[in-house]
Amino acid sequence: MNIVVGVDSSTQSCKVLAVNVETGEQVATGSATHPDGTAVDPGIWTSALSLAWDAAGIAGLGGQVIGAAVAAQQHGMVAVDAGSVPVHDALLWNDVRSAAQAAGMVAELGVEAWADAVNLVPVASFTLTKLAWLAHKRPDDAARVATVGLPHDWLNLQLTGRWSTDRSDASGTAYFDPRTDRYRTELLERFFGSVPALPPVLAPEASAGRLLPRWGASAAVVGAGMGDNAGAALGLELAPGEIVVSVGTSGTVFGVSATPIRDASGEVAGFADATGGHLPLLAMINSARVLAAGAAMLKVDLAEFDRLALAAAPDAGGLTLLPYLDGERTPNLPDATGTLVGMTRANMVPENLARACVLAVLNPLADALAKLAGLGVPVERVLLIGGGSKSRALREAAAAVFGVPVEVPQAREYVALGAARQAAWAATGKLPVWGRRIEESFEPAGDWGAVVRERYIAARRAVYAL
Ligand SMILES: Nc1ncnc2c1ncn2[C@@H]1O[C@H](COP(=O)(O)OP(=O)(O)O)[C@@H](O)[C@H]1O
Ligand SMILES: O=C(CO)[C@@H](O)[C@H](O)COP(=O)(O)O
Repeated sequence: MNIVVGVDSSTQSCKVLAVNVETGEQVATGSATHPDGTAVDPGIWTSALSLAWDAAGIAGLGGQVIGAAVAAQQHGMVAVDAGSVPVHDALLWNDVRSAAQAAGMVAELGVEAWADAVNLVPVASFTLTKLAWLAHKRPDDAARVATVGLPHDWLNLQLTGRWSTDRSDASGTAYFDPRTDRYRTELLERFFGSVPALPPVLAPEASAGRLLPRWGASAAVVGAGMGDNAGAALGLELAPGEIVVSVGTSGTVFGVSATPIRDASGEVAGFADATGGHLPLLAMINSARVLAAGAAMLKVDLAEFDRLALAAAPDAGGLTLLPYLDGERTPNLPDATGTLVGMTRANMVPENLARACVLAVLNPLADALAKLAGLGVPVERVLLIGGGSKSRALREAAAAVFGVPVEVPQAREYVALGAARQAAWAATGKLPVWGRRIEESFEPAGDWGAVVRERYIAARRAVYAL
């Protein structure tokens, strides 16, 4: 049997998935956790990949492994010195310390110029703002930077001995234009103060090299890799009209598009996908972890939390949570905190609080769907994925809050599966078609979803004047 290996190095964990190239069926899997926090030593990702690789027994699969590829959390700033040693912990996509730099960059050039240059408008998540923070706050570290890459580029280096990236991940840096597939090095010069070496941007089907002997899988071909959201799109074999809503550490809403989608409001980032097309995307910092935080507050596990949310009134008895617990990116409120409104003596029960958390995850995702539709991206149905989609309360409420049909694909690690699919492409020259199975489908029903949307929009406007 020929086997390919896909890796998902995400914010909270690293997952390794080996599949049969012919069928896409799972052969082996392993995972390892990443530490909490928004700044991480990239060496930790290498160690977690090693643990997950061993847990899946990849080395034992020997010569059957013909390819591997990495999809990883986007945007993280991996800045290394001439010896490839990080000069600073990698600042992750959800680290908002560079919010002032992002605002300054937008004020300096203006939103239209940014959209023209890189098809997005800087917020604290994007790599260039983090480099600007480093130059401003840690000039000695910045002066030692020889190469800048992203989390997946770093893992490509560990797997092959060479830096490389792809256009999906490069498009999240704010110094790469996905319409011309060129780095905009003048933006690095202007906002970082110099132009470090940058990983070559490989075509979607290209090889990044071969696995180094330490990975013990017979020098298999390594694919270009990609950002994790492009990985999910590839794993789901996403078609136009289908929109992914991923409720993971981040909440993301995206579709594939043959042409770039431009949004000078900055909410939609005009990323590239992993097939040569585009991936307009909105991302939230607060998503599945809002449920975990709610469960911790109520001192219950996730299963009991779900039971509570299912036992509440559909509209949480009027409770509305603005879920900006870790600051927020969409809307761009880096310093925001959460707000609970609509409390009465009657509705303050654990069931309604749990339900309010579920609705608080769904409401910003519904805003994002409306924004995509407003830009002309067809929104025919939603594919709901990510750890948070395991919540029955959430999946049953999603269609009513979104106002569009929702399908929940069979539970799989779609980011890692997308990476495996790309690995097969690099190893065989052909992008396999494995298909996908839908586990459950939901239609929008009832009118409570519209009420919940109105209350959320009113609360957001009242608290943040948006
Ligand atoms: N049954 C569940 N109910 C609610 N949240 C869940 C459930 N199972 C997992 N999660 C949450 O899903 C998140 C992980 O989702 P995942 O998609 O794997 O993350 P990532 O985006 O980092 O890859 C965690 O925050 C976890 O608490
Ligand atoms: O910042 C974004 C997308 O722009 C996030 O989606 C990150 O890519 C992190 O992903 P997860 O850890 O949630 O998978």
